[in-house]
Amino acid sequence: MRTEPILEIKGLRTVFRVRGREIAAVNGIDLVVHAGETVALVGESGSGKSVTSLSVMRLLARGIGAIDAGEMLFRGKDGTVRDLAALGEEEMRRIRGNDIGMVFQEPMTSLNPVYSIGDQISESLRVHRGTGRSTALEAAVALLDKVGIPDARRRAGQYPHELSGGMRQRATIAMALACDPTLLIADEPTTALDVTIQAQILDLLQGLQRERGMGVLFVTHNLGVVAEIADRVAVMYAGRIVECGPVAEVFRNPRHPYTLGLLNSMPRLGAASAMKRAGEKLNAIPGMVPSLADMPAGCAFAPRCGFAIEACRQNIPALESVAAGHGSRCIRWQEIAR
Ligand SMILES: Nc1ncnc2c1ncn2[C@@H]1O[C@H](COP(=O)(O)OP(=O)(O)OP(=O)(O)O)[C@@H](O)[C@H]1O
Ligand code: NI
Repeated sequence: MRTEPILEIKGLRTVFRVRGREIAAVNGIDLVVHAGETVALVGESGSGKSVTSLSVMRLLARGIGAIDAGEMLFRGKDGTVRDLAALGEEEMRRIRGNDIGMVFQEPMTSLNPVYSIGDQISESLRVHRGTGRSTALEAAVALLDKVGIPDARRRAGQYPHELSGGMRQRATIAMALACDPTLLIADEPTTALDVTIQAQILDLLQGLQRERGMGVLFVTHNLGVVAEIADRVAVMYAGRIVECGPVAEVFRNPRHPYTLGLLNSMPRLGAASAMKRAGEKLNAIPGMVPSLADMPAGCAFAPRCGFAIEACRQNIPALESVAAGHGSRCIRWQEIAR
């Protein structure tokens, strides 16, 4: 069963001006998030995951980063579809925190240190819904309780520094969900937390998503997290989506050498901590991500790819259909097997 698309990104290209040169951090991506599904955006550091989420929220640093091409069709709470790429700042401000909720890696980027947790959550309701002060504060307490913060009423009166990292992230989730958004964008929301807290936050997000039927765009570099939480996955490399499809399908049957490399570098259960103790890196793909200012011709992964042939260095591969809903940007996808 397919629900309606909440977010439909078509041909998005986002550029930065760096020392007088233009680099494309996101270079023509297509991505759909339906109601009630979680789509994970995964890839190594610098692949363009955060720039994609910042583009959707239109939070690119003004004068440095800009959307250069493409559409981001977004269905808001009232059911109207608008192109986020074409909206003015005033309209975006009405959408952020209202139709689109956001959770980042570091809770303190969303929380203001000088206001109490309860004030910050109720502020969102007051701004977007015109809810009165005491009603909004009651709603904030209920939300804090909902996201698993014990003694929510007392906590609502506390300041961010009085909460632990895990509790702070729960509070930002409460804030993100206060206005019942149709889309939640979570950029590495558990990366800064230790492992047991990570698992709890993922459970919380999953539960809330099921209950509310939101679409979730989940940015992570961790394939274990993808397996845990996502319905579909898009693998990013140097600003492009190189493979996408249902998580189970892509994990079982990866058809891009980069995805294969990421999966092979995933530690088996228990191996991660052993490797950490031994000081080894989890990166099993040889070589480095190319500089966006100096991209190779053809497939950007070719310099690191064991499957690369001359043709790979000629043209940028198109996204080919592997199976229904499963695509790969590799001309040799038929020969790739796990
Ligand atoms: N403010 C900026 N100014 C200039 N270039 C930028 C800026 N932000 C991002 N970039 C460029 O965009 C690329 C992609 O960055 P992005 O933050 O999207 O990576 P990411 O996939 O989220 O990586 P990570 O896993 O480290 O968070 C960077 O490597 C950099 O070249
Ligand atoms: Ni990032």
